[in-house]
Amino acid sequence: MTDSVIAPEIMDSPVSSGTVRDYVALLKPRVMSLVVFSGVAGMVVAPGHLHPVLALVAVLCIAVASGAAGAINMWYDRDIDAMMDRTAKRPIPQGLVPADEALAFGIILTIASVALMGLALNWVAAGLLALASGFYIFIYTMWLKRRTPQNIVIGGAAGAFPPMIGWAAVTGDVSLASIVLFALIFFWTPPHFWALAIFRKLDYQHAGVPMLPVVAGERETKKQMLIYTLILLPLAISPYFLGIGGLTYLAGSTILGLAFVAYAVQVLRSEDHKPAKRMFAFSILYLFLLFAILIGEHLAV
Ligand code: HEM
Ligand SMILES: CC(C)=CCC/C(C)=C/CC/C(C)=C/COP(=O)(O)OP(=O)(O)O
Repeated sequence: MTDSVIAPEIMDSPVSSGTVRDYVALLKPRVMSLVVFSGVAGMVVAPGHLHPVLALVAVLCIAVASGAAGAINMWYDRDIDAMMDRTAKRPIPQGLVPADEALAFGIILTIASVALMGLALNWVAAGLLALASGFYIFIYTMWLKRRTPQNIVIGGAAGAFPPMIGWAAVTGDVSLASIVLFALIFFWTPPHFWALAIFRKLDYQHAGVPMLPVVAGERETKKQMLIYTLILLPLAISPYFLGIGGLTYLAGSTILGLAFVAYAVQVLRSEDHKPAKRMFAFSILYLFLLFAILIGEHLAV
């Protein structure tokens, strides 16, 4: 899609109300699914027990807050989303949802989910949920994304909160184990995102977003990705030593971690973008499987 197709007056004026499908798209549902899964992992491994209805409410709050932050991100980024092939078909650049409606939708859902978490669960979990939203919206989207190639390293903390939020929903506190789960996603995010940024480099270049492959080049990005996967390897194994993962987790996290490092080596060695595409897909599978093993072990006991 070219820039000329998107009429600026459509992007900003409330000419139409979108369909349910358009509003669902504003919530970035596929990203939300893994955010929710990691939140569930935090809830399942935390010591203690929640009434199933309260557990469901906590999951709902994480899902809605994550989606709402996505909607506000799409409101703020509507100009650059319109310029990139990957994001040009989103509801705001397409004129399907007026920008101010998307903003209102995001704000209302954010307030509702944080308030519900506080009232139904506890205010530590609600505070962390608000912090995650604030990090994604203000620190990542509004401050860092367009200014520095370290945007996703620092801003990536937003996406690392969900297991900590899930843990806090159960226990009402923050502990070493929940900090380790936070750190795990924090160090996973750069290889996850830079793999995509390598094969979407032209998009970012076109939109003027200073992602690492655009600013420092692909070679430097690939080196950094390898460094992060090497840090992630022992970090992902450490839940075993903290007693929240069992022997299956020890074996699984080691194999998955070595595979992630092998993907990073392949990406570093290659000149074309295919290995980066494969690594991006694997990054999602990696995190999903890691948390699936943790959850599985706890439910099996
Ligand atoms: C600052 C941190 C992060 C950045 C910059 C980032 C960036 C991205 C981007 C640009 C995409 C492509 C989305 C699309 O094509 O619509 C993506 C996909 C995805 N991300 Fe992330 N991500 C981050 C953190 C996370 C976190 C924390 C999770 C979950 C725990 C996550 C889960 C996913 C999933 C599941 C997809 C695949 C969506 C699909 O199938 O289209 N991401 N990410
Ligand atoms: C409240 C809560 C639990 C928050 C979770 C926050 C969250 C969903 C973090 C993930 C960050 C993410 C998907 C960034 C996408 O980058 P981008 O926005 O630059 O991607 P885009 O180009 O696809 O819009």
